[in-house]
Amino acid sequence: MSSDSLHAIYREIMSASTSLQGETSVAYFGSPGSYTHQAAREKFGDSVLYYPQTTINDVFDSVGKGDTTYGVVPFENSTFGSVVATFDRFISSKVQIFAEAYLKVNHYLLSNFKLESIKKVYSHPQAFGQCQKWLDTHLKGVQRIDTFSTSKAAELSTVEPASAAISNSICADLYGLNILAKDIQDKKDNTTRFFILSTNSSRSTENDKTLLLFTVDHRKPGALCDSLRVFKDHNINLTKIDSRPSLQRPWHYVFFVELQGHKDDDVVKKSLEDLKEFCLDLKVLGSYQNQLQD
Ligand SMILES: O=C(O)C(=O)Cc1ccccc1
Repeated sequence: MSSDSLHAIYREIMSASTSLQGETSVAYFGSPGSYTHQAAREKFGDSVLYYPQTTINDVFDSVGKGDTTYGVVPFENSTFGSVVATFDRFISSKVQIFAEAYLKVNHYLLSNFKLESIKKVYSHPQAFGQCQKWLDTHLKGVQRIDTFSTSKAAELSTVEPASAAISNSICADLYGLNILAKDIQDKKDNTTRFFILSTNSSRSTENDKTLLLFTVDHRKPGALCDSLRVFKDHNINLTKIDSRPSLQRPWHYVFFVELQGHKDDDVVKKSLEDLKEFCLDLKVLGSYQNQLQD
């Protein structure tokens, strides 16, 4: 038996046993068939209750208000980069990251029309970003229309004349659309990282990561450098760094830093204490087991 099959059996046993202990509810971004729905199903299996949400903000709200136990949102893509709606919502939210999940994303062009007659293509901006070369080659000059999710794009293209959607094979079945082209993403190993949100983080394991955000005094030369040196001094490896406008005032940024380790590890606790000296606001967004193989 392949390791994928074993993993699927294990997931379903865990899913069924969790649901016996009480109802597990999961809010996810998009409508049924979205990539986030797929990531959620890979994590939680088929024995939990799923609640589709139109926006990423709605997923955060659902978890924050306690309407659902977990929420699933896209965080970043290996080809097109950060999902800014998720980053921005972390700035104001109190929810925690409980786990991460990676999903290989293969995009399909779906339509009930011939390729030559397509006048508009629907999809999520992330999907457009991941298929730019293919679209510029095969559908040059054709209008690209953003939708809330790729599954919403598939649904829309069933009713809009001369339209197509960038979506996936599950949505082709779900919405009765033909597959005009397979694997149209620019990078074959195109992968999206998702976060599973909850009101608390996971317990420490041997292999965790922690995401935090902080601001620094921009008027002070070397303020960001001083902040990051804390991790070097504690021999803590960083796995991601990004920034977003703080919205406090123009040209002022919030920095996102992901590090190897758990927020309850002594060395991480000590480094966060030291970091406070060099930054203005500091928020730990959660610790979760590293799901990357290498
Ligand atoms: O629109 C979707 O299906 C999503 O879940 C967001 C997304 C879009 C494209 C790639 C990965 C995730």
